[in-house]
This record gives sequence, C-alpha cells and structure tokens, in this order.
Amino acid sequence: MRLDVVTIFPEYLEPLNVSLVGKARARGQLDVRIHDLREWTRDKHHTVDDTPYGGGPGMVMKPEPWGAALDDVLASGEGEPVLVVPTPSGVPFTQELAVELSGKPWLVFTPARYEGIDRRVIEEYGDRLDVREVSIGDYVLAGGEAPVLVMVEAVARLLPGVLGNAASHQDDSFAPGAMADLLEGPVYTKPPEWRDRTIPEVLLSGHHGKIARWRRDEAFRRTDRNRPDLIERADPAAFNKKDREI
Ligand SMILES: N#Cc1c(-c2ccc3ccn(Cc4ccc(CN5CCCC5)cc4)c3c2)n[nH]c1N
Repeated sequence: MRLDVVTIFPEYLEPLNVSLVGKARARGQLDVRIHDLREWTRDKHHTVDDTPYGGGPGMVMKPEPWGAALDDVLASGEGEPVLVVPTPSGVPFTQELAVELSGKPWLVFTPARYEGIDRRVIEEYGDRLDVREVSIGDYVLAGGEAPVLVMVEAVARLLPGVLGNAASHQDDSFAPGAMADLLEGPVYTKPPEWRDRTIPEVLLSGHHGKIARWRRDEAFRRTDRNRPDLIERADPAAFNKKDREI
C-alpha cells in the first residue's frame, strides 16, 4: 500500500516513522510519502490561506496550492487513489471504514488547517476520484494531522503481516464475528499477585472453554457499562443474559 499525506506540518507526521507503521515502512509493506504543501506555493511568503468569501471567522486554505500538489502526487503514481479528507463534518471513521481502506492500494490524505480547504478542491477531485470526507470523532480539533495519524494506524495494522503472528486484529473491538461490536474485556499478565491483587481464577484454570466464556461475559459487562448503544448491535447468540451476575 502507498500512502501520501499533503500537509503544512510535515513534522506532525514524524510518528509515522516509529512503531508499527515505521516498522511496516522499513519492511517495505508500506510506502509512506509526506509532502509539504508550501512547496506548491508561488509567493515569497508561501501563502496557503486567505479570508473566507461571505465573511466569518478564521481563514480558508487556498485552492491553488492544493490543486498543484494533488496534481503532482496523482501524476507520480499508478492508478487512482482514494482521497481521504479529514474534516469535522465528515462521515464517522469506523473499524468498518478502516477495513475498507486497508484493501485499497493507494490512499492520499489531505489534512487541512484553519477553517478547512476551499470547497472547489473537493469538487475538482471528487469528479474523478473516490473522495471520502471523514471525521474521527465528535470533538473539534485544530487540524487534520492528528486524524491522519489515527486513520493510518488503524488501517496499517490491518494489512497482512503488519501486526505479526503474536498479535491479531481478529479479536478487536468492532471486528466481525461473535464478539463483533463489543469492547475488549480486562487483560492480565505476570506476576500472579501485585499489591495484594490477584488474577481471576478462571484465567489460571487452563480450561479454554470457561476462559472464553468468562472473556465474552466480561466484554458484555464492560460494553453494557461503557457503550450500551453497542449491546443492541451485538450478536444475541453470543451472550446469555441470565448468566450475567450483576
Ligand atoms: N477528522 C477530524 C476532525 C477535525 C478536523 C479535521 C480537519 C481540520 C482542518 C481544519 N480543522 C479545524 C476546524 C475546526 C472546526 C471547524 C468548524 N468551523 C468552526 C467555526 C465554524 C465551523 C472547521 C475547521 C480541522 C478539524 N476536528 N474534529 C475532528 N473529528
């Protein structure tokens, strides 16, 4: 997979050089290219923003630098990428969307700043590309770079071989299957006792069936407490309410 990011803060994307994404890049599983939007400005001040038509607060990102940058990025690759535009007004970024995007060969992310990008840029590339305006949550950020870090990590970890054999995304929250749409239950590791706190006996029993049932019940308990909205979506066959001691 190839990932391009066009931004006025290339240094904000440094985290893509470390950990899971960094290792995937080093192994050649991911081709990540970060582009500084200001390289496509033509004035000595490298201007990327201007006042909004119709008035209103803040500034709007000018279309010309984005058009020049995206034309060059698109010309440098094969085929057509999905253009992912982080925005507070986008569709929710979900595990389902992460799975869909992980199947694409090429993604181009356009994190903006200020009040966003001149609408004509989205229209220009929407005429020829699959453009997705996406929001990572119902809170307001100052720009799109942090959402790009979130989305790239969520997508990259789904790519074959990126997570490695030890870990798996099959048991993720929101992953398809019997535990679909449930939050993870609690996890424990050595030592068996820490500050007089011990491990649930069932996890030491070696009885895989009982352990699986305990984990599923704990997942439902945590989901019921933290995300009751997800319980309606969960697979009722995976849970027997009468077994839940409350
Ligand atoms: N993903 C994601 C995001 C973002 C996000 C993503 C991309 C950009 C580019 C610029 N900003 C700043 C900003 C903030 C608020 C507004 C709305 N206006 C304010 C006053 C009148 C309407 C417009 C821009 C961004 C914010 N925020 N929250 C998410 N989940």
